This record gives sequence, structure tokens and C-alpha cells, in this order.
Amino acid sequence: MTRRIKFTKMHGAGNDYIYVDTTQYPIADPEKKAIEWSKFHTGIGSDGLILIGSSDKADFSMRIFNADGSEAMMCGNGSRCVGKYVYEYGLTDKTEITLDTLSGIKILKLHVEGETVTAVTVDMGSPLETGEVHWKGKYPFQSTKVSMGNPHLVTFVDDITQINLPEIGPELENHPLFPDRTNVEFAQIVGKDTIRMRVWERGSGITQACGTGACATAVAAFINGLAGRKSNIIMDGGTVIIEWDEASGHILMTGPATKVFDGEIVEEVENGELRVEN
Ligand SMILES: N[C@H](CCC[C@H](N)C(=O)O)C(=O)O
Repeated sequence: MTRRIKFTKMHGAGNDYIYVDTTQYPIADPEKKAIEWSKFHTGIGSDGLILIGSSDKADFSMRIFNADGSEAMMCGNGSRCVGKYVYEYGLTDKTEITLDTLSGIKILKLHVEGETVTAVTVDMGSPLETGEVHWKGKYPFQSTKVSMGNPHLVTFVDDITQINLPEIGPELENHPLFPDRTNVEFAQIVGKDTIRMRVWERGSGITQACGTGACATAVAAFINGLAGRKSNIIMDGGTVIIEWDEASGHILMTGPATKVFDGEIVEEVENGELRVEN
């Protein structure tokens, strides 16, 4: 017997996920599916899987699973794409929606042109700066730990092109200092309130962008006196604008959300073999 699951591939500044509306296509084993479907040669190919669902506390819910199957508390780029999805697929006509996540309820403001959501501003809530890490010679830099619901380690360097991210990324992601592992950002100040950032994501490796990582980078820059409360974070796949609102203490993230294609997974239930028909 086969089961058809419709999905939509979307990305926020190049950070791409597979989106499934679980009110129509429930997913019983998301950890396993995230691993299987995220693979580039035998699956769909993505940074992970995002499940859109209902909630009794908000307009919608979001769960995010990294490419290694681990579930994260929050996904900044993913939340913007969820906002785009629910509006453009007719699940809501509201341009301000609430999203229930493991990191609390987030408020999304959709920027609409005609029928298209071109960008989304997400109130990411308050960051939690969880201390400095002085690597004492092991590495020639110090880092700032920032939680956006999920953990981030932000390190400012003079020349980001000198950072061997494929080597140092997994080392820091899995360092014993971080019992839940961590996302790893390296950043360089390239202008007034303008920061170039690259990321090694917990559970996904190098991605084109990281929304919560951009928030963490902006927070760390402000705390370290390297930028103001509003900064542009330039990542491999695109730029997001981060503002740390003084009055509320909340972080506002504004950035793009892009649909790539709709697809359908035909899952052979008996032998679990995946056939993808786009
Ligand atoms: N890898 C992250 C989850 C995805 C976050 C990122 N893609 C974003 O846009 O915030 C973690 O395990 O905490």
C-alpha cells in the first residue's frame, strides 16, 4: 500500500527546509523522515524538516527537525517561511499571526505585495546571553554564548575567510562545554551595524543562513560594543535585519521567505522505500 504526502520546499535566505502541513498529512516519525528526506542524493535534499500544525494556544504550530533528525526549539528562517506558507496556501488571511513553538509563542508580521508574502518580521522574544567562553590558547579567540531558545556560540574574527568552518564547526558544536551541542557562528564587522556571518548549524552543518544565529550574532555584537541595536547580518545565502528593541527587550528579525517547489512523496508503506515525484 502507498501513502502520498504533499510537501513544499522553501527557503529563508537559502536555509532550506521541507514543509509539511500535518493537519492534512500527519507525520508519525518526523526524526526518521527528517534524516531520510534531507539527504541530497537519495531524498529531497534540505537542511531539515518543518511540520506546520494546529495549536490551541496560537494560530499555528511549528516543529523543526535538523537533517540529523534532532528536534530544535526554534527556527528563525523557518518561521518566516511558515508565515508565507499559511497565507499563500489559504490557511489564513491574517497578516499578523501567532506561531506556537518549543521556544514559546512567536508573533509574525507578514509583508504582502498583492497575493505574495515577500518578507516577514518575527518577534523572536528575548535573548539570553549565557556568558563568554575564553578558550585559553586552544583557539585564538573568545566567544559569546547566546540562547534564542536554541543555543548559539558567536565568535567575532578579523577575517572570516580565514576560518575553516568544516573543521572547527563540528569541533565546537560537539564540545563538552555544550551538553545539548550548539550552533556555531563566526562573524566579522564589515561596516557600521553591518556584520558578515557564517554558520555551522547544530544537526545540519554549514547552512546558507541561520535566523536564530543571526539574532544571536546581533545580540553578541551589541553586548560586545561592536554594533548598535539594529544591524544587518549578511550570510552566504542572504541578509536579515535584526533589531533588539530596547523597550520590550525583544529581538525583531525581518527577512525574506521563498517558495521553491511543491512536491509529493509516494511512500511505499510495506518496505518503507521512498519514491519522490515532484
Ligand atoms: N540547527 C538549529 C535549528 C535550526 C535553526 C536555524 N535554521 C534558524 O533559522 O534559526 C538548532 O539545532 O538549534
